[in-house]
Amino acid sequence: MKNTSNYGVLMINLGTPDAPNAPEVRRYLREFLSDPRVVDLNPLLWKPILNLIILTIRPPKVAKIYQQVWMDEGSPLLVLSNRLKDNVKNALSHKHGKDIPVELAMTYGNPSIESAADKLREQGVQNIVVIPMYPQFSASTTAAAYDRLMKSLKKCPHWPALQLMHDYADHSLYIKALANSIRAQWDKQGERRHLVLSYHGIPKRYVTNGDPYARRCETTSRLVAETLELSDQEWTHVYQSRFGREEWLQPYADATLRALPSMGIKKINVISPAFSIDCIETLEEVTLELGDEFKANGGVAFDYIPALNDTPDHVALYIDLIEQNTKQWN
Ligand SMILES: C=CC1=C(C)c2cc3[nH]c(cc4nc(cc5[nH]c(cc1n2)c(C)c5CCC(=O)O)C(CCC(=O)O)=C4C)c(C)c3C=C
Ligand SMILES: [Fe+2]
Ligand SMILES: [Fe+2]
Repeated sequence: MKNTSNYGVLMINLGTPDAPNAPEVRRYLREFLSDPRVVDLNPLLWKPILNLIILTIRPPKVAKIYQQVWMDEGSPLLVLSNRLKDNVKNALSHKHGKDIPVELAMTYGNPSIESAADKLREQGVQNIVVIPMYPQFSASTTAAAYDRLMKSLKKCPHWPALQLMHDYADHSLYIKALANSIRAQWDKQGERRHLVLSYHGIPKRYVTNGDPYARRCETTSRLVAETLELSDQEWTHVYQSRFGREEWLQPYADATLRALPSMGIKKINVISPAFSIDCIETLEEVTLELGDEFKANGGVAFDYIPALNDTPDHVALYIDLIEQNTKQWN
């Protein structure tokens, strides 16, 4: 197929270490946790804590966790993001009968936003639709990706036209895709179970200061529950991945899962809708850590429902997001 497309697609995810060892994890965490969108503390206070404590203690511990989930081709976040990108590119190009450039970038680490933007430029792309792979907008993720994109274009003499997608927390195809994967899990296990929707947390202060993330997560949970016709007693909304000492969004996933069995809820399914792609936070923290805590406190059945990853429903959603955001270039 020849490239006659008048636009290209840039999909952006968070980023992940290049290898599951302490030096690479340290390099990744240094870049990620130095971004003021992620940790907004005064640098005079934060930099010594980051350099002397966090980047000393955390990398060897976290590297071991990456080793547990690492795939033959690399980090799950990168491998599975690439598979989704390839499927989106194939489906989009097939639909339009021409090659449509689609590139994947990571806000932190590789492939960098700069290198992906260069690749699009090399393919003659003048118009770029940018799709951050975060269903629920947060300044700590989506805006951070856009900061990096703007920085990468600083030296660019001929700016492309940009269409910046905001989020898709309430998109009908997203809700349908989540509902379908929950139903598929229920069919597989032969029973419906209490559904825990567990989102990556952020400091509560960010939301108090105006970040819409919590509201967007609540919207997703409500729409999934409505689609599956769940009563209020049949689902629970929680936040995981707490980092540091200050208060993060509540209810916390770990405390909630410890308490559920004593409330008579001993069999659960957990889905993590804020993660478009499975990664260390879902494959280890949810599946292993939270699963163990639930069972240690009287839970008898715990099954994680995978992220949408490279499934056909997810591809259909991304195609729709791209189509909605490129109407002006068709
Ligand atoms: C320190 C503050 C953090 C904020 C705020 C935060 C927001 C946030 N993150 C994601 C998605 C992912 N986070 C991942 C890993 C991860 N996140 C933090 C910290 C914050 N995240 C850390 C320190 C780490 C690294 C692991 C660790 O040391 O515990 C990942 C997975 C990356 C991977 O390689 O697998 C994702 C994805 C969202 C959606 C979000 C806010 C909405
Ligand atoms: Fe995170
Ligand atoms: Fe974590």
